[in-house]
Amino acid sequence: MSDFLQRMKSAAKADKKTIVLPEGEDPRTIEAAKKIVEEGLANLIILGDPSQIDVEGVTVIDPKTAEKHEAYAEKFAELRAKKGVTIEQAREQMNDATYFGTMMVKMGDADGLVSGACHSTANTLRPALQILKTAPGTKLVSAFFIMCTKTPEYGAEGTLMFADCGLNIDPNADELSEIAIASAASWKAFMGDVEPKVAMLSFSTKGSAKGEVPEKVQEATKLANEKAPELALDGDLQLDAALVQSVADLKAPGSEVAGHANILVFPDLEAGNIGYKLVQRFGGAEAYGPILQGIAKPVNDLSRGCSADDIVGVVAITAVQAQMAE
Ligand SMILES: CC(C)(COP(=O)(O)OP(=O)(O)OC[C@H]1O[C@@H](n2cnc3c(N)ncnc32)[C@H](O)[C@@H]1OP(=O)(O)O)[C@@H](O)C(=O)NCCC(=O)NCCS
Ligand SMILES: CC(=O)OP(=O)(O)O
Repeated sequence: MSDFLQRMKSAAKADKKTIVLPEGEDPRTIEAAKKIVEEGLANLIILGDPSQIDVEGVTVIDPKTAEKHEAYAEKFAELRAKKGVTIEQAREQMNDATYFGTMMVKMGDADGLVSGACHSTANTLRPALQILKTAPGTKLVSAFFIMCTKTPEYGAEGTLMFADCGLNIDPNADELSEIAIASAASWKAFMGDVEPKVAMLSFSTKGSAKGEVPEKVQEATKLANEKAPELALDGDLQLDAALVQSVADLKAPGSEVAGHANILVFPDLEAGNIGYKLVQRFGGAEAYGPILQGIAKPVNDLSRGCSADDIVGVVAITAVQAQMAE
């Protein structure tokens, strides 16, 4: 287990939060729940059919018959009234475990939610975006992975943040700059003393190749540098220039980020999602996420390819986010 995950688990244990897992029908979720209870990482609420869920030490709720079904439906209808949602539609929506679980977080009946082992990212995150909305002062929610790699020469002893690998499909330059700045703030929150160094990735280093993507990344770099001049952030950089000093010396001499990056900002979701899966599958990295940043309360996604241990990790991270939100 990586040092990062050990740290998250110790922090989660020290002040236990209540996390809702809406996917009670998923065997990996049940396996993860047993480990979480055993390790004392969180108080768990599992949504699903109580006759089918056998985990000691957790609360099981069936959204369809839940005591709070009507109260949540009323609140949801109120929140979405401007979108034309009726009380009948809201009641139907509360039969969906992801919507019900997100309402639990909204109403303070849970501190955070983790889902996505058997639901797509869109279906996992849409309720959070609709119900919880962005955190104060934030205009864009985005998603990162914490990658605990087997290459200690990169990032913080092998730990890096990759963004956006989950949510924003084709961010424009301004959105990309927001993703970069939010990622640096998340890095500081999770990694403490290690200074964030943000690489704005492309297939070009400092204009070495032409095209819409490098131009977008260059513009995003300029905007991010204007918005957060104190931040070590550089682009456009190719992956090798971002990570490897000898390549950085050749391609981006004088850059304070090149050769030392610990946050990789991808130009779009295609690159980000493929990139994190390459590092996870070929490199054997632990991949925790997609973790949301900029959302009002902690809700995090999983890949449908996740393991039970990945779910345990994301629950520990979510619990730590809930502590930070206090
Ligand atoms: C998540 C996603 C479904 C949201 O888009 P959508 O379903 O089309 O929903 P909408 O665009 O109608 O957005 C729903 C709400 O979320 C808000 N929203 C959407 N994206 C947002 C973002 N990045 N930040 C903040 N708010 C956002 C919208 O403003 C809207 O709010 P409203 O309903 O109160 O007006 C979409 O961004 C998506 O599909 N992303 C890719 C996910 C994916 O497939 N990832 C690959 C695997 S990880
Ligand atoms: C994060 C991600 O890629 O999710 P999924 O594998 O479920 O599409």
